[in-house]
Amino acid sequence: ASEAAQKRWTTSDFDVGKPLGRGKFGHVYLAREKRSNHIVALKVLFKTQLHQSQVEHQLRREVEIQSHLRHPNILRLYGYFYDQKRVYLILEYAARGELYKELQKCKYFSERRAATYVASLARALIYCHGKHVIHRDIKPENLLIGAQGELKIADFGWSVHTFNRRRTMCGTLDYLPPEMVESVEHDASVDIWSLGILCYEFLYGVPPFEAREHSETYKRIVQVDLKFPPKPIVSSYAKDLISQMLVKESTQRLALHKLLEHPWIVQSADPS
Ligand SMILES: COc1ccc(C(=O)Nc2ccccc2)cc1NC(=O)CCSc1ncnc(N)c1Br
Repeated sequence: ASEAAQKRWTTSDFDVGKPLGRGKFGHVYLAREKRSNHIVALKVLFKTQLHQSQVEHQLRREVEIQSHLRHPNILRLYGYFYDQKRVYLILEYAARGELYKELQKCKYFSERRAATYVASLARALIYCHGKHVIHRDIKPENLLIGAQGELKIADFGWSVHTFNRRRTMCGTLDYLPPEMVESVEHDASVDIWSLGILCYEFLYGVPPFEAREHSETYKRIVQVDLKFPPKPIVSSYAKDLISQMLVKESTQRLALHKLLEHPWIVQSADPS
């Protein structure tokens, strides 16, 4: 394993800089490892909060999973350490920050940018599924942008290494597929559904089943009440791809490797 994986790190190994963001369990800071001058993101989690939310085991599992994942579109977890009160995660720093802020700023993305992001996420998910890791929780809040504009899945702690796993209903329902809102068994095809939701949101600026009330969103998801607004104008290839991913029967969803051969992706995505 690399030196980073074995060394016992402490806070004195880092110059800690500006805060990058605030997650549910703690703050993230820009930091520089003193010996190598390597810039990282240092996530500080409070043990009391982890304990109260009973997620220590989940964190241990996540650290274990992430230590085996190496993919250009998955944010690296280089290592971790802890002191009396806190757990520190040493993360890859994504130089162009949070995708959802970019989406808010541009309202929606061009087809080329959306297709490029969808293709890179599909490749990252193919890689994860190959390692029996599912549900990398790919909503915009969990996506970052690297120095070259490439997308990075930065899990905020809800991915696990099993199938038929339970997932607490945290945050928005928008991304959950029918089988999850109906809390039946689910498998890697949940990620295809979420990627379809994400693709729609990249192109229209809002997720497809958004509604004022949770109960309304729930109904629209299980009915797959998919509508394409007249504005912004979106190609029929893009709509065709989304329609093949947002299918209620999980076995009928377009497979990720088929997605990469879809004309919209082939025609619109930047070659990786
Ligand atoms: C591999 O990325 C992670 C892996 C694990 C966890 C995590 O908290 N797991 C966890 C926490 C509690 C319980 C169970 C699991 C979190 C992340 N990632 C993050 O939190 C992203 C921090 S924000 C940021 N990061 C880099 N560059 C930027 N420009 C920014 Br802004």
